[in-house]
Amino acid sequence: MSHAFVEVQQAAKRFPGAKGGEDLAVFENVSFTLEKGEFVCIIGHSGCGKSTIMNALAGLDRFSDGVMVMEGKEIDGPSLERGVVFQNYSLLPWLSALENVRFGVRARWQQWDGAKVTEHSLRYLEMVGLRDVVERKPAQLSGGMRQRVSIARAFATKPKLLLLDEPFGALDALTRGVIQDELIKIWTRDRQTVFMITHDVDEAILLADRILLMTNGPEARIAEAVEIDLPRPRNRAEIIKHPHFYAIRNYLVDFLVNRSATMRPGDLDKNGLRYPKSINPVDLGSPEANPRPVTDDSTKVAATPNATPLTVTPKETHHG
Ligand SMILES: Nc1ncnc2c1ncn2[C@@H]1O[C@H](COP(=O)(O)OP(=O)(O)OP(=O)(O)O)[C@@H](O)[C@H]1O
Repeated sequence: MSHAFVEVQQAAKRFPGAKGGEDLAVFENVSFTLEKGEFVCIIGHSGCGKSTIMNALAGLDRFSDGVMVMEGKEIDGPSLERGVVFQNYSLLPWLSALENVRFGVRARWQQWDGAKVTEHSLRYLEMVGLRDVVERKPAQLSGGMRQRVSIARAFATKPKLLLLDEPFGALDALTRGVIQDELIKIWTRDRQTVFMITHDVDEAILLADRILLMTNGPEARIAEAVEIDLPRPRNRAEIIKHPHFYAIRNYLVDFLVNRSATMRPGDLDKNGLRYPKSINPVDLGSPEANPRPVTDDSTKVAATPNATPLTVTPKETHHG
């Protein structure tokens, strides 16, 4: 074992086949590491097993094979050291925004008195721009506001590892942009280790230090780890002007559109690949480094400064 903050080694997940049929091998031989303080995104087509990996890291599910370690200790159940934000907010509907955050904070620091819990919770609600609506219940908040409460709650409890499962998937582009900015702000301040699933390539480039690329299932793998060398702090308007931006973006789109479906487990095993190859697309030269927008029917890429973010259209691409 290395001394990475989190290490997943040769993980596999199989589900029993329907009506006694063959088992479904969702992924095999998945290995990766997360360094302390790193922001890592994982992208891949629908069904390759991203949420399954995240649920295992959260301690809510187990791999069929493989080892999962955080700070040298095996992950074998949920823990306050690992916080999760799901796409569907998962707030307690009978509690106000403030009470929802307080609930997490109180569980984390049981020795704190009520005033300290409230003060700490309000600070995080303020960071996500919700100071004026803290008494509202989830039903009285918009989808974007509810997701901000979830993010405030997750960050306020300062877990060592924050797991974000498509946290902005249900939000409109404008709200998504605002909350991404808030997420960057909090992460820049607290520097927690973050592992995030997204279908949005632009979002991954904006947020991540590294992006893990998964091939399509079944028997999906993490094929590569792409280093995002854009300087921080980042903001959406500025990063697209960076000379590396389109090289990285085109490289990711090319993977999702072409290579994710054609890379087979054998190709990766043949190269003796245990951990994903680390790639800096800028070092690769053409064609990926050519700063031309990539266009493809299935991804609706429109790489202009005013373009809506590129979202990978979820598609089941199974090999029979
Ligand atoms: N409890 C289960 N029983 C059987 N199959 C399951 C179960 N949970 C997940 N699967 C299957 O495992 C595969 C991976 O699911 P998972 O949700 O991890 O994929 P994903 O990459 O997160 O997809 P998406 O991007 O659409 O959220 C899918 O084919 C799914 O149908």
